[in-house]
Amino acid sequence: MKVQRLEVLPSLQNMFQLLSHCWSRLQAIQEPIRKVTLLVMGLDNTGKTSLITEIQRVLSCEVLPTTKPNQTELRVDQFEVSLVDLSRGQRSWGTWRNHYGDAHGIIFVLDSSNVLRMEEAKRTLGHLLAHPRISGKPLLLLANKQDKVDALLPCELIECLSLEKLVNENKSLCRIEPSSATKSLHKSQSRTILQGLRWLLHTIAINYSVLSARVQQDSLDQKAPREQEAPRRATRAHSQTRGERFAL
Ligand SMILES: Nc1nc2c(ncn2[C@@H]2O[C@H](COP(=O)(O)OP(=O)(O)OP(=O)(O)O)[C@@H](O)[C@H]2O)c(=O)[nH]1
Ligand SMILES: [Mg+2]
Repeated sequence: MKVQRLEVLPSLQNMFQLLSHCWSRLQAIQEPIRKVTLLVMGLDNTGKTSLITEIQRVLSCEVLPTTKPNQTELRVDQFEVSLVDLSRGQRSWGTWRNHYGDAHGIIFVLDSSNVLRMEEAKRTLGHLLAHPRISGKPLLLLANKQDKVDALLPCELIECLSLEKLVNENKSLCRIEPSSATKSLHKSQSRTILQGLRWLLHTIAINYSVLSARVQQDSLDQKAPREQEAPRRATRAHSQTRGERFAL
């Protein structure tokens, strides 16, 4: 009897494992592909573009073709992700603001070694999170340049930026991950970047239908003033021409 039970149990176990494996594969196939737009922001020179390149390198087989400049399309798990690289070099809040409505979430990149600009980063992050088209959307902070000797640790950055207060005020879910966008570094550095990215995507997924409806509405609202501006600009141009004609 005992021998028989010993033979039956492993085969039952195998069958159970096989069934649960099939079930999770089936679930993954059935899950819809979700389109997600993430804005990659931060002060200039913090490593935004380098981090996007690093993500592309690590997920090389998952990069999708794109025609838009400053935009990278990736397939991560069941998500089609657009990473929009918003360079602070453009030095224009207007340019940034034109993208807020499209975002499901934010990746904010910090240069952890630049203590002198931490106050500026705090102010920028504060303005960003308080914006009506951003407030409440999930935020991933990448504490970049951790390879530098003078880099602040994530726990020190939380203090410096008064992060807890900031995210609570704006009801944004937040996670901070250490990162380094230097290719020569150990694999564990890219692991934390991908870990953070996956957290952000799964946080978005939990609330996907609500967030998507908001993105749809915000994107429309964002375009509306520009469309209203167009006839006004045309009238201005027209009256200017008339003015010029009168002056002649
Ligand atoms: N040591 C170190 N250097 C980094 C790291 N990430 C980026 N850099 C360097 O920092 C500089 C700026 O990096 P970028 O990726 O161009 O920064 P950015 O935020 O895209 O800059 P803008 O587009 O001008 O806003 C480059 O010289 C990078 O090589 C990092 O993790 N560690
Ligand atoms: Mg850049």
